[in-house]
Amino acid sequence: MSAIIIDGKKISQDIKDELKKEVEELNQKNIFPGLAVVLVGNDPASKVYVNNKKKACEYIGIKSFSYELPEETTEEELLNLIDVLNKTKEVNGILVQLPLPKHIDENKVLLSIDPIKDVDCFHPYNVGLVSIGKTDGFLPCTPAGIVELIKRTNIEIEGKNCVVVGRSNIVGKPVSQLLLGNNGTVTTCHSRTKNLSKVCQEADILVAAIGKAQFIKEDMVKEGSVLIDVGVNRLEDGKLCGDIDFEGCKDKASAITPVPGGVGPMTIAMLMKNCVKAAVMQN
Ligand SMILES: Nc1nc(=O)c2c([nH]1)NC[C@@H]1CN(c3ccc(C(=O)N[C@@H](CCC(=O)O)C(=O)O)cc3)C=[N+]21
Repeated sequence: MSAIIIDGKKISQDIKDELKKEVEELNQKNIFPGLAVVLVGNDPASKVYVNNKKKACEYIGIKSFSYELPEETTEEELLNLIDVLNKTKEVNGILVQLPLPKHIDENKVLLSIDPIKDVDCFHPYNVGLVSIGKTDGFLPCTPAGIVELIKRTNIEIEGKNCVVVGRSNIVGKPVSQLLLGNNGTVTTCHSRTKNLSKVCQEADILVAAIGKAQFIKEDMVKEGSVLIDVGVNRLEDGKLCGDIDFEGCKDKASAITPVPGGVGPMTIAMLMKNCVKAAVMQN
């Protein structure tokens, strides 16, 4: 059996087209969504992502305001900029690209973003809303993108054994919450999990967010399972590769996301969705 390759590029394009229409309608009502993207330092990967976000904004008709600050920017300077953006009416969403340079306290920065402009859904207030099951506000972008990929492929989450490998605040924890909210039976694994292979073998839906290239091998996955790959690992030859051994697993799974072209583009589409939502909420 060969798995369905879940086409994140196509599905994210569908979402962007839906949003483009919605923005045209909002424009008629004099609502013009705007996103501020703040990048500190020179991380080349971050620059690629930030550029992809700007392109998506342009396509949908969201105005993007870009702030590229030098590596030496102080925490105070960054907090001052966020304070200004919090008060700027044309800015509906604020995104501070992570990771930040080591001398800046990431938590302090994320707490300073007005929750109503927190399109990443990283502020504890919004994280809390998601965890109590309120899903009509901002949703965390990568986790929401994963759920959307599963739903638009007509795969049921309810009652399924969902295993998430990784417990980061950006992916592992919030995707566990969203799967639980969709009535999945969720196990969140991490580096201290015992018998990880065995736990993964029980998964009907496996989400790999580990950060290690091709960590999940064929012998770790169940026949007919759904495999979602959140990994973005840059190999020495410059190629992008996921946390799942795609070639090894694709004939055992019933559906699998590729890297690139899977979860990554969905993250951006869901960010755009949050921006449009932000503009609606603020008007
Ligand atoms: N505040 C903040 N919000 C984020 O959402 C955020 C962040 N910081 N820091 C870094 C991670 C990573 N991330 C990705 C977004 C798009 C792709 C993406 O478009 N990937 C393409 C390939 C892009 C390429 O070729 O490099 C794909 O998988 O097809 C990947 C990764 C967002 N992040």
